[in-house]
Amino acid sequence: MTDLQQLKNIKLDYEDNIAIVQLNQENSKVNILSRKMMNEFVPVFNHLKNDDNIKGIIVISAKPGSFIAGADINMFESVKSRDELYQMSRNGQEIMNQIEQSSKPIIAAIAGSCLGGGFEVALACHYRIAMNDKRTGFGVPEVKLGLLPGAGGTQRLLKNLSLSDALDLILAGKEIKAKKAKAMGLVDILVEPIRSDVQDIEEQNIEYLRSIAIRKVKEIVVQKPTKRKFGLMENIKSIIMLNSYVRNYILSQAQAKVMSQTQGLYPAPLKILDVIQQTLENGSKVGLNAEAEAFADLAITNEAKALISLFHGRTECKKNKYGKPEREIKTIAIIGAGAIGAGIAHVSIDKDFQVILYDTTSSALYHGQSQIIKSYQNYIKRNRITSTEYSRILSNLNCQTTFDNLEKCDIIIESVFEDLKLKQNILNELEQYIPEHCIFASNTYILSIHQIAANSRRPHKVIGMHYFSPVDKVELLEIIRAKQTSDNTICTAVSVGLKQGKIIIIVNDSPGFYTTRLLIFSFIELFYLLQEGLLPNDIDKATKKFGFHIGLAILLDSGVASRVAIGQLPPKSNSIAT
Ligand SMILES: CCCCCCCCCCCCC[C@H](O)CC(=O)SCCNC(=O)CCNC(=O)[C@H](O)C(C)(C)COP(=O)(O)OP(=O)(O)OC[C@H]1O[C@@H](n2cnc3c(N)ncnc32)[C@H](O)[C@@H]1OP(=O)(O)O
Repeated sequence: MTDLQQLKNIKLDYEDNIAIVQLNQENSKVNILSRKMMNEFVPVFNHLKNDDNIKGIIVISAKPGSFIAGADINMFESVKSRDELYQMSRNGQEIMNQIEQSSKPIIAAIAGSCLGGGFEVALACHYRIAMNDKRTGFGVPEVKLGLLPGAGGTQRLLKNLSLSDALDLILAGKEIKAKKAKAMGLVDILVEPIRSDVQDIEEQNIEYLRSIAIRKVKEIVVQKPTKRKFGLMENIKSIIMLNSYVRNYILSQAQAKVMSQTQGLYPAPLKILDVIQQTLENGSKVGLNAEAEAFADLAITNEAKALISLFHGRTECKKNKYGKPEREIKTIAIIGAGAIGAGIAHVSIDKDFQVILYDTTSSALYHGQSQIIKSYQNYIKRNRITSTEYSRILSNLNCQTTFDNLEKCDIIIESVFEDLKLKQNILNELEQYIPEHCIFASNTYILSIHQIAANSRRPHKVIGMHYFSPVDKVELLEIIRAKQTSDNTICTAVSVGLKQGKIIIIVNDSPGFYTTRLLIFSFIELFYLLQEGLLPNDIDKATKKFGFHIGLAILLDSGVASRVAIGQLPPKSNSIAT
C-alpha cells in the first residue's frame, strides 16, 4: 500500500475542497506513465475518490514543457509475453474508465506535451484546460512506434471527433497545438500564457494555469457540468457516420492512402483501421477489446521493436554530449544563397538567430531570399504562424553581397559548390573579417574538412556541417569533426544544429563521412542493375517496396547524388562513423 505522505512522483495539494494532483516524475525531464507513476497515481486517485471532503480533482504537471509524454516506452520492452501486453492495455483502459466515470469532476490542466497515454488521460478527464503556447501539443504518436493508442484512446478520439479527424490523428501520429485542439473540440478552455520577461516564466505559467483550473472546477462543483454542445456541422457529420456506406468509403480511402504511403510494410496503421472498423460496426465494448488485442499483437512485432529503437536513437541524437558552448551563438553568416544555403537560413531565423545571407550577385541572393519568403508565406496560409510572427522571423534575415557586419558573427556556415580551392579561398578571405571566437563550418558532403582548413590561421575552429535538402524538412544534420577540430567548436556546432531542430550525428572526417559513403554503395549497386538492363522506374518501385522513402534511381537523378556517384568516389578508409 502506497503511503500518501511518501509520494515521490506526485505532489498532492489541496485548496478548499479541491485536490490538486501535481505530476512530477522523479529524475526525469518529462512525466511518463511508468510503473512508478501508476503505483502512486492509482492509490492517490482511489483515496480522493473515497474522501467525501473532496469535491473536485485537478491533474496538472509540475514540469515545464511536459504534461505527460505517454506511457513508459521502456515498459513495453521489458515485458515478456503478449498476454502481459494485452493485460497492460486492459489495465490502462480500466484506469481511464474509472477517471471518466468518477462522480467528482476531474480537470486536466495541460501545459507542455500531452502525448500518447498522456492524451488518453486528458481525454478521460471531464474537462481540459490548455496553455496556448508553443510547447503545448496534443497527439497520439503511437503509430510512429509501431503501436496504437492502447488505453482507450482510439475509442475516445472516435467519440470526440469526426471519423476523418480521428483517423488523421491516429494514423499520422501528428501533433496539434492547443489552439487547433480547441477548435476541434478536444480542449474546453485555452489559457493565454503570461507574456513577460521575468525569470521562471514557465513555473509562473503553471501557477496561473493551476489557479484557473481551481476556479473552473469550483464552478463545476457548484453548477454541475454542462455537456458539450455539438455544432450543426458536427451533428451532420455524426449522422453521416451512422451510414455504413459513407463510413466504409472513408475507411477504404484511408486504407488506400496507408498502402500508398507505406507499401503495406508497417502493420500498425492497418491494425488501427481494423480496430476502428470493429468499433464502428460493433460498438465500444468490442472496440476496447480489439484495441487491447491489437496493442499486444503490435508490441511484439519486429517493426515495433525497430521503431522503438529508432526513438531511443533519435533521443540520443538530440543530446549535446560536448556540454555547453563557451559562448552563446547569436549571429550566423551563411555564405551561398542556393537552395541549401537559403534552407539553412530558413531553419535559423525562426529560432531567433540573426542571419546574414551572403552571395556574390543580387540575383542569386534574390533567389535564396524568395525561397525563404515563399515558405514562410505558406506557413501563414496554413495557419502555422501569424503575420506578426512572420514579420518578427523575417526581420532576423539580412541579405547582402558584401562582407559587411561579419565582425558580429559567431559562426559562418559556408554552403558553396563542392570545390576545394573555392572553399579554402573563402575561409582564408573571411578570416580577415570575422572575430577571433567565430567558428567556420563548411557544408560539404564529400570534401575533407582537414584539407579545407589546410591554410587556416585557426584550424581548430573549422568543422563540417552537412545539411540535407530540403533543409526545412530533412531533420538530419551530419557534423564532421576533423582531427584538429576543438571540442568547443564541435559543441558549438551541435548547439546551433539542435536549436535549428536537427537530429545530429557526429562523424569523423573520413572519405564520404557517413551518409555519402552509404549512398555510394547503393549507387554502385544501382549502376550494376542499370547495366543489367533494369529500368530506373522498376528500380524505384523495387526500392520503395523494400521500404526506401524515395526510389534509388530518382535519388541518383537529384544533383547531389549524381555528382557523388559519377565523379567523386572517395578512396578506401577504415574510419568509422560516430
Ligand atoms: C495517470 C496514470 C494513469 C495510468 C495509465 C496506465 C498506462 C498504461 C497503459 C499502457 C497501454 C498503452 C498506452 C499508450 O497508448 C501507449 C503510449 O503512450 S506509447 C508512448 C507515446 N508517446 C510518445 O511516443 C512520446 C515520446 N516522446 C517524445 O516525443 C519526446 O520525448 C517529447 C515528449 C516530445 C519531449 O521531447 P524533448 O523535450 O526533446 O525531450 P527528449 O525527447 O530528449 O526526452 C527526454 C527524456 O524523456 C524520455 N522519454 C520521453 N518520452 C518517453 C516515454 N513515452 N517513455 C519513456 N521515456 C520517454 C526520453 O527517452 C529522454 O530520456 P533520457 O534520454 O533523458 O533518459
